Amino acid sequence: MTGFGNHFATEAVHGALPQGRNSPQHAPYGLYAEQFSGTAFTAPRAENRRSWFYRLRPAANHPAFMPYVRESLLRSGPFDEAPPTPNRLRWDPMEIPAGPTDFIDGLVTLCGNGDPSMAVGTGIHIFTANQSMTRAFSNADSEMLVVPQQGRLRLVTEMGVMTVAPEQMALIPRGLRFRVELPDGAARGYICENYGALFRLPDLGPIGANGLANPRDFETPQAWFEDIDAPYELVHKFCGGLWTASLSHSPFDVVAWHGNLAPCRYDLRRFNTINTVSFDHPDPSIFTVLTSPTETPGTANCDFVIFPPRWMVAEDTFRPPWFHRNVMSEFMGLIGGAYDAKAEGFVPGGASLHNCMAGHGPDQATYERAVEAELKPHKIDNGIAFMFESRFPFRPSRFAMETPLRQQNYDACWSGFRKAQVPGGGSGAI
Ligand SMILES: O=C(O)Cc1cc(O)ccc1O
Ligand SMILES: [Fe+2]
Repeated sequence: MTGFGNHFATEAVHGALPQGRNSPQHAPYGLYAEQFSGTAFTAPRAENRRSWFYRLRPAANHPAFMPYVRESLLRSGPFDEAPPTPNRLRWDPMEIPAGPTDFIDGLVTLCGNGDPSMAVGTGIHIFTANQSMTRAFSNADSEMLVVPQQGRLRLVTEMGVMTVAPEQMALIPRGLRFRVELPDGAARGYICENYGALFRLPDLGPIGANGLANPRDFETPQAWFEDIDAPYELVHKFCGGLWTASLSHSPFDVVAWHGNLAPCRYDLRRFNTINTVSFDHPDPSIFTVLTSPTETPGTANCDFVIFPPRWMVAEDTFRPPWFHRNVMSEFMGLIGGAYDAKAEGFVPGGASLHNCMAGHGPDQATYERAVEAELKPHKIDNGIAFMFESRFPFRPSRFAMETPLRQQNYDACWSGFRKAQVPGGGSGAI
């Protein structure tokens, strides 16, 4: 079913979806009606998101959660285990683990900001996995933006099943139970846990009614369920902690649902990239796929920005990303190919972090190439990079600082620039 945030209605069994009301005295087939909300009941109508499930048993039907006791590199806000650093950081890709690892146990936090219990900020993670989950996960702390980089993910959720491949993304609502299967045997990718306001399509302003990510290209699965009466583990994340409970049955027992809060998938290759046809390099906000706003207009909790294939035609312009110091903080990943600001060192599956006011931009090799380049139309047709950009500085995890994957010589890519020569030298005296 297509359309971002649309009101959908879907049933896996004919007649399972009540008509005309949400909670009739007797739901069809004795199904249990259950509301699942993504915004406060009283959120303005234009922002209000909720769905109604019709399921074999209520989600409430589970014993108490117990602490999930397992070594884990998953971290949550307030991200205070390592000092925040003004330094520019870059990481090589994480290998797929040698031992059996599913999506839950393969989550590793690189950085984050804010605090899930305050509904502010994000958690930025890498996942690597080589085993399909045979249990379920739910996350009360955030919705999850999943960006696979290697290997497809088959996401089995309470609301239906969708397969997400590299160069696509998925958005899983806060609290939705899901399991991740690996059709290709292994997978790696990036996750943005969004503790803040729900991701939405950005306003288009003078661009007009069309462009960037078009709403109709977001796809939501139809209702699907399994009827399994056997013990089923549910791992639940709440205020940064992991908990576990054993259900007597599969939680994927929603036979029908309707509403406007649902998982979706988007193919990043559908992005209608808009850019200059005259001169200068526009701000990267022109590439925003989704934004999680804050109360301050235009100042996001998190923007999801991509750098897709596109034509470069700007005249008399330094075409790669310029040198800059940004008040917002920038975490970047690379899904494939190469990124136009970095000649080397930023590789698929790797990551970089340029926090608030960190000087960054093209590395020296990119700079030299760009000032020499003949400015004929040129297609950047080399994979997709992306950025999670936030108004809140990203605080690294201890793992992120201590892992040998962190490149110790990253600063050197900006160290060798020749000094500009101005006429008369510059005595300093006025
Ligand atoms: O730093 C980066 O590579 C991301 C980025 C890209 C761009 O085209 C302009 C600004 C910016 O921060
Ligand atoms: Fe930047």
